[in-house]
Amino acid sequence: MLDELLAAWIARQRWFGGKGRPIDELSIDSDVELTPGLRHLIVAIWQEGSRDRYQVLLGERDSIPDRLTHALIATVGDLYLYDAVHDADRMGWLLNGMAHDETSGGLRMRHVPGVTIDTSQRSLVLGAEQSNTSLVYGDAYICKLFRRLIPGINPELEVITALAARDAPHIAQPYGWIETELDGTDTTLAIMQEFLATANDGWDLALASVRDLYASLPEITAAEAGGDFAAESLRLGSATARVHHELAEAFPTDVVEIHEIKRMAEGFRRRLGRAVAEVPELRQHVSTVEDAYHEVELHTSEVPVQRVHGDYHLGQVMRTPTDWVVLDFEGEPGQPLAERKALSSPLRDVAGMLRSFDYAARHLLPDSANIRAQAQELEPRAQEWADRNRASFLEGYVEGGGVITRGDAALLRAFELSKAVYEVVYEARNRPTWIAIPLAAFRPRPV
Ligand SMILES: Nc1ncnc2c1ncn2[C@@H]1O[C@H](COP(=O)(O)OP(=O)(O)O)[C@@H](O)[C@H]1O
Ligand SMILES: O=P(O)(O)O[C@H]1O[C@H](CO)[C@@H](O[C@H]2O[C@H](CO)[C@@H](O)[C@H](O)[C@H]2O)[C@H](O)[C@H]1O
Repeated sequence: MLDELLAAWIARQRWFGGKGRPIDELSIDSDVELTPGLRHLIVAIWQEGSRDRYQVLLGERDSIPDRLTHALIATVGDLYLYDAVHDADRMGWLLNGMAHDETSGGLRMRHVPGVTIDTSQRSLVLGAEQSNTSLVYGDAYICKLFRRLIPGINPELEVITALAARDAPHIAQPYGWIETELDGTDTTLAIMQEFLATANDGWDLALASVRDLYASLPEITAAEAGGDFAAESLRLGSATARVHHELAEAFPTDVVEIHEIKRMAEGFRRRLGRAVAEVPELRQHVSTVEDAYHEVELHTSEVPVQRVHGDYHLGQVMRTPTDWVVLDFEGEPGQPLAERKALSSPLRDVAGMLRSFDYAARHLLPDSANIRAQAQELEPRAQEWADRNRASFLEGYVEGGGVITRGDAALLRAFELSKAVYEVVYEARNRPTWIAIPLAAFRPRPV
């Protein structure tokens, strides 16, 4: 009975990765009481023969206060069962657990050695559209609870701990984490970091700039518009290069030899094949993408590889009063852990951010009925904004010590198109009205 109610509830959650496919079966693999009124569940969801596991923090109360009715999952007998992430009283227990390195019901709550955790901070769920759930404690900490569980230490924890140990700039300090054993492997359930209370999300800042350009007179260029973003893009490029440098110092690096480059192209193709099978709109662009992948095979020098961010976009960077900070080093949600930790060319992140400038420039075109009427008129402005900020970002990247050679053009383009292929699938599953944005990446480019 609880299984069915949970399945119906999970299917509606933003963080549920299996949207668009029916849930065939849900089973509760683990259900432990952490403290009275708070249970930790690991549920397995079967869809089309494959299984994904998710964690749920289940609150139990005899009566439900108004502030929690929106989080109600089910009533079973006299008990109200609800999504406990919305309950600051219950979530305070987790903070306390991390502060005191407690273990309960197989969950190990830990803090980074040397930091002191202020347990008086009350939590709120961050409203952002996310693949996970983040709790903000006061304005001190942000604790990301991973929803879909993959056995192993989360790459984000690994990366920020290693970079913080090097005093690397451009990251948010780690404070703590929660882990358990899944399939006999230590598995990260949550990561707590410094909350950047005075910072702004890169995506929001970029959109403000695009809106400003849209609203300005037609004769005003992107460079002249009041909200020009190019100086920020330049700075972001430099910060990105520095983060890549720190990652290369903190983790092993390697090179892909020329004779192995074909395998990189094959990796791109496998992803394309899977995407076309899922999203038919991609079929008409296959030859454009294939051509770009073929160019990669003609690469004439070895390709340096290292740990990278892996899912780099404007929503993963925040502007503090003094500089850019990079968040969320966990790779693309939904990919196998080995792939998310695999060494890759830093150009992959560069390409991710270039795509994001395209997204920011275009997303207002199809999204608002009001603006859609003017879409044709605004399209050149969108292009101008994207071109200007993409160029600034690349300039900043090179100024900051990042390496992009002339011979890298084909690889960079292939990474961009591969990201666009991923995005088409992502949008088809999560935000179908946005699918035109990544599809625009396959249009012929001016020569
Ligand atoms: N350390 C932080 N300080 C302030 N806000 C943050 C911090 N980390 C994340 N955020 C906010 O949460 C949003 C989503 O965070 P992110 O780590 O990218 O989660 P997800 O992987 O679920 O997308 C970010 O876009 C940002 O607005
Ligand atoms: O931030 P997440 O780790 O959840 O990343 C996923 O969701 C992102 C959207 O929130 C998605 O990013 C795409 O949309 C962004 C605008 O919302 C845009 O800036 C990015 O360039 C675009 O890729 C990301 O791909 C996905 O993995």
